[in-house]
Amino acid sequence: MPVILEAVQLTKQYQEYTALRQLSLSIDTGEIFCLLGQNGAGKTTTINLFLGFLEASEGKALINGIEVRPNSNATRQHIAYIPEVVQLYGNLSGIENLDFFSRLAGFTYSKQELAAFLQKAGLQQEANSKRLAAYSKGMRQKVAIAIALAKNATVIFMDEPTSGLDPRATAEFTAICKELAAAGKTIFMATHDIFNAVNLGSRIGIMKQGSLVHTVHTSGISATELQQLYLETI
Ligand SMILES: Nc1ncnc2c1ncn2[C@@H]1O[C@H](COP(=O)(O)OP(=O)(O)OP(=O)(O)O)[C@@H](O)[C@H]1O
Repeated sequence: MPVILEAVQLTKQYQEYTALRQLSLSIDTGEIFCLLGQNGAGKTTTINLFLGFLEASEGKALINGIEVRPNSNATRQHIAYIPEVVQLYGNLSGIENLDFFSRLAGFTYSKQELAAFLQKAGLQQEANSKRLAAYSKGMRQKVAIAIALAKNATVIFMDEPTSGLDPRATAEFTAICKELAAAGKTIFMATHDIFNAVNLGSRIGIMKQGSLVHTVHTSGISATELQQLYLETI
């Protein structure tokens, strides 16, 4: 599979403090890459550099071969971002939010098409027309996934997507991510959930104090072994 995400000696410095140090990493299309590490290890910084929210101090981030900065507008067309707390309009329904954010990204869909995106993202149909303010975290995430689908994003970045989800919502989320990857989407997520990372990810990176210390394929490792490696690393 072709490389879709690449970091080349990517570094983020805040005065004397190095939040991300010389990250070099390639991620193939269709991978689910999970980044683990303690609070402050540099996971969100990495995501923000790919999103173009931050400017690298050294090195570069590339999406589909295009350097993120100074081409953030071009690279943003390929990506979607699901933050830990999905910010949508509470007074609008799920389908209205989807319609609004799709149009903002330049896509206009019929009501049936919008409903199909929500269904693909796993939202129960009866929830489509309820106000967002009444949605659970898992339901909001599904709307965000539907927005990513409607934008036809090829890469979806997620920050701690399973924190605060109950086991059923986590299992639903995992199943949807696997379906997305099988359909050729690439997922890059920061997480503290070791078990889910093994269950969901194709590869896992472990960060410590701004450095990527390990990358492992999940096919060769159990959750217990990964936990052991994580505890030895951090
Ligand atoms: N604007 C800033 N100025 C100075 N330091 C910053 C700034 N933004 C982030 N940092 C520092 O960079 C480091 C990396 O932060 P980052 O948010 O990437 O960590 P993280 O691995 O995502 O942590 P968490 O698991 O808590 O989300 C932290 O020590 C943080 O305090």
